[in-house]
Amino acid sequence: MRRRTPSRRPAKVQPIGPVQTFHVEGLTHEAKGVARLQGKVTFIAGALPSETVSAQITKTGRHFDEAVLVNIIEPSAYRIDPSCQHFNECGGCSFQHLMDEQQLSSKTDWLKGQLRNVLSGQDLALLSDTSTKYRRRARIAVDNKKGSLSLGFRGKASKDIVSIKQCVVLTTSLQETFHSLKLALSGNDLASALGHIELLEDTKGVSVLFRLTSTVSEALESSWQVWAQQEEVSLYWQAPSMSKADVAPENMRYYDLDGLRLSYHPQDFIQVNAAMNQKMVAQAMDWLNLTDQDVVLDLFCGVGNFSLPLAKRAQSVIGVEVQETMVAAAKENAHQNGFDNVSFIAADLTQPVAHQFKKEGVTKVLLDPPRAGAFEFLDTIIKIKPTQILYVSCNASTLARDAEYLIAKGYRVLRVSLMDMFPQTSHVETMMLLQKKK
Ligand SMILES: C[S@@+](CC[C@H](N)C(=O)[O-])C[C@H]1O[C@@H](n2cnc3c(N)ncnc32)[C@H](O)[C@@H]1O
Ligand code: SF4
Repeated sequence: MRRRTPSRRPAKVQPIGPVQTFHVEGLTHEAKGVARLQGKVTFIAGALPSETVSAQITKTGRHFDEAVLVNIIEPSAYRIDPSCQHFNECGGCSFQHLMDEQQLSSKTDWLKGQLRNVLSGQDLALLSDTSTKYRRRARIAVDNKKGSLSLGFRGKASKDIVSIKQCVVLTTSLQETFHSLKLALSGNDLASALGHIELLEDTKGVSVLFRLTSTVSEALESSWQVWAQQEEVSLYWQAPSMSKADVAPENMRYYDLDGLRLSYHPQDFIQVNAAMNQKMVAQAMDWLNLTDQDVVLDLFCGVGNFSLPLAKRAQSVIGVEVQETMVAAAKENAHQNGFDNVSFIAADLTQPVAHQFKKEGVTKVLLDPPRAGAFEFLDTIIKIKPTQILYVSCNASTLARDAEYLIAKGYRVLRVSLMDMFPQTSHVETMMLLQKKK
């Protein structure tokens, strides 16, 4: 087992008071060790349960203090060396010092706590995959202000950009592209015109999008096309005046899923973890157990990530999505994959939607909202009276709120699953199946 005794002192946090010894009892969702000093709770970033550490208070509050870890006196049996050399500074990951299994049990405990008011003894099924090399999309920050180029991510302790040599959660191909980009941008005129860079990997290959803050010459663009050819990546340019629709609409991306091919624009939402997306969609199909009698409403449907697998199994599917360009992509995806039993509607689900879903005979609803949840649309769902609601959530607190409401209106929780879409980070995704009470 790899162990270490690090000295973690994030920059720009000023300790106050002496170095003191703490015994760590718990772990927060954001990977802060929980200790008590004379009864008062102290959160120590980077400390793990059962550890004895020395730390220095950085912030005092009425109910709790915050402290910075100085030294680990007695390490946890579950502490490991982070696989990323930037872990102490980079804000991208928070759990790399904890074994994978304990990351999952810590997330499970946290999720159970978040859902305590809606669970009644159900076990949390666990969906997970590899804990590194899983990110197929990343936004790379560019800092060229001080004359030297930094490519990386925002820091843990400040908003400054941490210069990254290698990011181990990116897919292998994206790590290679990032490495090559770093070398090619060093001393290159393009560096001073860059706002940020978007890396993407899908079934079509790797792509790089340069978001510009100022225009660049045609000669410079051409030289980068040569680099792109050598690296076998597709290049997209977004000049300051260009909207998303202007970014190479003729050069859509695509990914394969469930025997289907889904096209999307390089700036459209797609699930970041491809392997987990496959598992998540498969689990959703399994849980919904569709027949050719089912009519399914897929809310917040994007480019049809769930809608088309649903259309394979159900009588018909209606997808709803706010972004018109994604609705257009979803329609094209249905057409290209030969479905005539799926339709898509562009609508903002936080506002009253004129469409009469009830008339369509919807039997089941799948919803996959952004972090804010779907509270505004719940009454419409309830009026439709689906027998089952499958809720995919990236925010357990809005899920808990929405599920509580659905339970109060006659549904019960059948199954829940923690989906570890973003290992090494504190993010937790959840799938919940609710059933209408008889
Ligand atoms: C978490 S993504 C899920 C997309 C899709 N289900 C998937 O798996 O790829 C949420 C989607 O909801 C859409 N969205 C966000 N706010 C919305 C709103 N108010 N009304 C309808 N769709 C919205 C976003 O554009 C995005 O495509
Ligand atoms: S996001 Fe990447 S660079 Fe940052 S800590 Fe995680 S693996 Fe390292």
